[in-house]
Formats: sequence, structure tokens, C-alpha cells
Amino acid sequence: MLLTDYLFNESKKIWDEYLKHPFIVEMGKGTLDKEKFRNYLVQDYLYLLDYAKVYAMGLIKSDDVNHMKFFKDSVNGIMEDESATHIAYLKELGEDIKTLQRHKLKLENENYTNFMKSVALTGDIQDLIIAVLPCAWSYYYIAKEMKEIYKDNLENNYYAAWIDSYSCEEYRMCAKENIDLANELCKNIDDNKKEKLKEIFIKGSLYEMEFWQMAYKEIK
Ligand SMILES: Cc1ncc(C[n+]2csc(CCO)c2C)c(N)n1
Repeated sequence: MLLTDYLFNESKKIWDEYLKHPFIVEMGKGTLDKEKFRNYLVQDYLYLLDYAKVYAMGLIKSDDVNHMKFFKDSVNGIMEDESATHIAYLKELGEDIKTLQRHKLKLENENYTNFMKSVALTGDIQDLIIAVLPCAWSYYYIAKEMKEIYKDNLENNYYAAWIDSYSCEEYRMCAKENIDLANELCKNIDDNKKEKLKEIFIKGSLYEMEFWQMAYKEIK
């Protein structure tokens, strides 16, 4: 069995809870409070800056030129393409884009990015790719499921562009490249390492849930 199939099975319960989370359900129905969405995007913009640093560390820890290029291209994709969807929504919501990076990280956000940065600094390249995988993969999983569950609700849904940006073919490929690299880098691991990687993957999946919870629970 592929390592990523194993990790998916071990975390599926958590991932299916994402789909029931009120933030996701209300986005799907189009009823989510726009102020909550705006605060979420500001936090997520800051999150992406730290996330890009983790991929930059992946480049440093790689010893294969194709892997280096993957991490380089990922930094670019995160800092240009993904941030662009955030910025388009944030502009429309009246947020001042020039001062975005001055916002303060909320605790749950900081805990999550500190976790990934610490794995990136103290672990090996296998630990690193597994720490970022719930992030790179779960958004595709969520958006793809939302597209099906809420298919009759998307025409005039304010959040349809968000759902589209994470369920589109380009993003499917992005998630797949991360999954494929994880399987390639981890193809010769022993059972101890597999157990360690499972713990990293589950922790990342739980931090993703905390992020949705953080986004939903407070307006500011
Ligand atoms: C909290 C949080 N988790 C995951 C993503 C999704 N995401 C972040 S970077 C990236 C590209 C993968 O290389 C993707 C899909 C997000 N935006 N915010």
C-alpha cells in the first residue's frame, strides 16, 4: 500500500469532520458571515508566508535537482497564485492590501506554522514533506467534496470562487505532485519511521481542524 493511502486511512475520520465543520458548511451554502471569511483570509495570507518558508527549507534539504525545482516552484505558486485568490477576495471585502503582513497571527495559526517550521528545521526531508501534506492535500479533498455536496448551491454563491480555486484541475495536479513526492521520498522507510510519519501527518490534520475552528469562533 502507498504510504499516502495509509496516512489517508489513518486520518479519514478527522478529514471527514472538516466537511461537517460550520465554516465549511456555511461556505457551501453561501451563508458564511463575510467578516469571518475576511478574517480567515487575513490569517491564511499570513499562514501562506510561513508555509512558503517551510517549502524553502525543503529546497535546502533536498539533494536531487528535481526535488529542488519542485520546492522552488511551490514557493512561487504559494506566494503568487494562491495568494492572488486571497488578495482578490480581500480587495473586494475592503481590506487594505499594503498593510496585510502587519496583522498579528492568531494563536492557532502560530501553533500550526511553528509546528511545520520546527519539523522543517529539526527533521529530515521525509518529515518535512509529510508535515506539509495535510495542508496541500486536504484543501483539494474539501473543495472537491464541496463541489459535489453543494452543486445546486454554487451559482450565486459568494464562496464559489474559493471552492473552484481549490478543486480545479491545476490544483488537483498540485495536490498530486505533493502526494507523489511524499511516496517517492518515503519509499524505503522502516516501520518505526512509518509510525513517526503517521504522527506528523495526524498532527498536521488536527492543526488544520484547529485553523477552521479559529476562523469560525471569533469575528475579530
Ligand atoms: C490553513 C491552510 N491550510 C491549507 C491551505 C491550502 N494550501 C496552502 S499552500 C497550498 C499549496 C500547496 O503547495 C495549499 C493548497 C491553506 N491555504 N490554508
